[in-house]
Amino acid sequence: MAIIEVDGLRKSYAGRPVVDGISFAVEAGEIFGILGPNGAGKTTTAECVEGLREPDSGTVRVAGLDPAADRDRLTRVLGAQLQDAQLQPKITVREALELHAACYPDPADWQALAERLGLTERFGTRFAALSGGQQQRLFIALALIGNPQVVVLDELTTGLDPRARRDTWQLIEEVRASGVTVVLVTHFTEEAQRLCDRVAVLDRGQVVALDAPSGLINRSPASVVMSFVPRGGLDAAELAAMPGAASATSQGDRLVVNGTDETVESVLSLLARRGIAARELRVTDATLDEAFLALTGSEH
Ligand SMILES: Nc1ncnc2c1ncn2[C@@H]1O[C@H](COP(=O)(O)OP(=O)(O)OP(=O)(O)O)[C@@H](O)[C@H]1O
Repeated sequence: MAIIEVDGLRKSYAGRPVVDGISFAVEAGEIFGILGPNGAGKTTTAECVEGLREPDSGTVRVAGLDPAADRDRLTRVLGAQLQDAQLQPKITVREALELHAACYPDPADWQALAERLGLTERFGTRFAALSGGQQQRLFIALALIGNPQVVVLDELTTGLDPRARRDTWQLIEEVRASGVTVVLVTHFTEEAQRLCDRVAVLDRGQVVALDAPSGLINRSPASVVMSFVPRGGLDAAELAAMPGAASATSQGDRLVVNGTDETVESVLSLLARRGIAARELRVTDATLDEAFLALTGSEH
């Protein structure tokens, strides 16, 4: 059952369309990713779902509610952590939790929530003195404090070190395991691949692909990555011209070609025909990163 339905969403700023006819549906209980390069329209889309922006056209429904018209009822269904969110620097963790809990008619038990998110030892700590990872945990707690069915997390792990990012990923999985649907707005392909059941890839205000991460990788023009150090004359341009090759680069002595199984076979027979030995040969499945670059044609 879809808990969020977005249909033909459009939004322009000063006549410039930044969300240009987006449609998708989020199933209850899934972790749904909105992935795209900077400026793709991810946050604007999320803000229309959160009722913070009114669409120019198209419809948005969250648990049957129109977010723009029904903000009061929406806050009981949807919790949000906003991109670049900030709190008063001097507010303590306890004060922030108590204050936000008081805003809801039927809030979660904030002490239990804090316990679950590992914040109990930080009750007396002021917001400004928390580490980046602790601040993000507090924002997750605040997004969950109204007992929502859906939580929208926008660029939650930007700026976190690798360990704090992994801890946050685990928390997101726990949130989903507790029955909350998660919408994750991100430009990190690794995050989307690791966490999301399905991902809508946005580029220039449009959904360019929507599938499970493995589906996006499999149907991308670059599902396999082959790399090796050739002993002899061979360059990236030749590899880029191989059947099925999506791209090829040289990285120092190493040649890297993204393509398909057919590309790998063709490169191996080329090496054999020319009698070129290949050292440190590696063939791996592409990651969502390669699929993302192929889908959006953009670096990020
Ligand atoms: N209030 C606004 N007024 C004018 N332009 C805006 C406004 N908000 C966003 N934009 C522009 O709209 C485009 C899409 O922005 P949006 O924040 O939705 O994209 P995004 O995919 O979330 O990007 P990022 O990853 O950089 O946050 C950008 O070019 C941005 O500069």
